[in-house]
Amino acid sequence: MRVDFTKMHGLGNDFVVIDHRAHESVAIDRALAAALADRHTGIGCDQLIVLEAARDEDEDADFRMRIWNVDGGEVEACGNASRAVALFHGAQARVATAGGIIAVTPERGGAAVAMGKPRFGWEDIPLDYAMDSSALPLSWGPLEQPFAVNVGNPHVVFFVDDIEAVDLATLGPEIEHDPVFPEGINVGIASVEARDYISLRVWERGAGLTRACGTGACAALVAAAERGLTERTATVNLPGGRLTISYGEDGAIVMRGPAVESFRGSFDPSAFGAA
Ligand SMILES: N[C@H](CCC[C@H](N)C(=O)O)C(=O)O
Repeated sequence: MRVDFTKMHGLGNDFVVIDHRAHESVAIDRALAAALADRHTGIGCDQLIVLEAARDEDEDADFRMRIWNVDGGEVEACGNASRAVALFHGAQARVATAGGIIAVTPERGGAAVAMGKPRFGWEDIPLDYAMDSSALPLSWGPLEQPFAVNVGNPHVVFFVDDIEAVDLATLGPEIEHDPVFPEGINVGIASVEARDYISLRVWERGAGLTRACGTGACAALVAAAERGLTERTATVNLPGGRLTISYGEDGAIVMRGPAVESFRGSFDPSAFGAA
């Protein structure tokens, strides 16, 4: 038996997409997710994305999207994958995720995604104890006073003058695994270049340095707007390219950007130790 998949990416943040909405072709667990994502012995991706039929509790969603990082951990949100799923589905849809309901709309060359509203409470990030999430009184090497926000998944955003001067490969995992973040954290390093332009690099929880991070771009824009550093709509420039993020006066976040289908294929689950 073989399982069909579609390889996709958003600004180089790449995904293996498996469609289980009609039926489940293979049971996905941590081990299989990590094996499929492995760039040497598997198909290779930053995140495994599995589409499933909506559940009763999914508030009239059209279907559900589940997300596993390359380390095998299942997480709540993935901005770039949301655009890829819009392209894959080929029509507007309300999509249930563990981080909440999102609305995807295919557009020329990509998609628009209504990501929901950010949450700022220390328990919502979550943090290990009560703190002002708008400026955590913490530092890691030269990085200090980040803004913490949950945009479906947890992020901290540090504002610096030169994002290339930060040793994110060293500091990223140190911050990701700090016990102050009981569920881990995605780490953004941002520089505000203009009131409508942010440069950003992201160390992703469970995936490391990626070419782009959609939720990271949302977190960076929300943080910058909340600190009065930018307008409520800005271009976010990541290593893999640019996204446009808006943060409405009502708190609603909308992300726009490209999505690409790279190729389609199939695999034999038994080659990855799955039944
Ligand atoms: N590493 C993230 C999930 C993927 C987010 C990123 N790929 C995006 O586009 O939002 C987390 O553990 O929350």
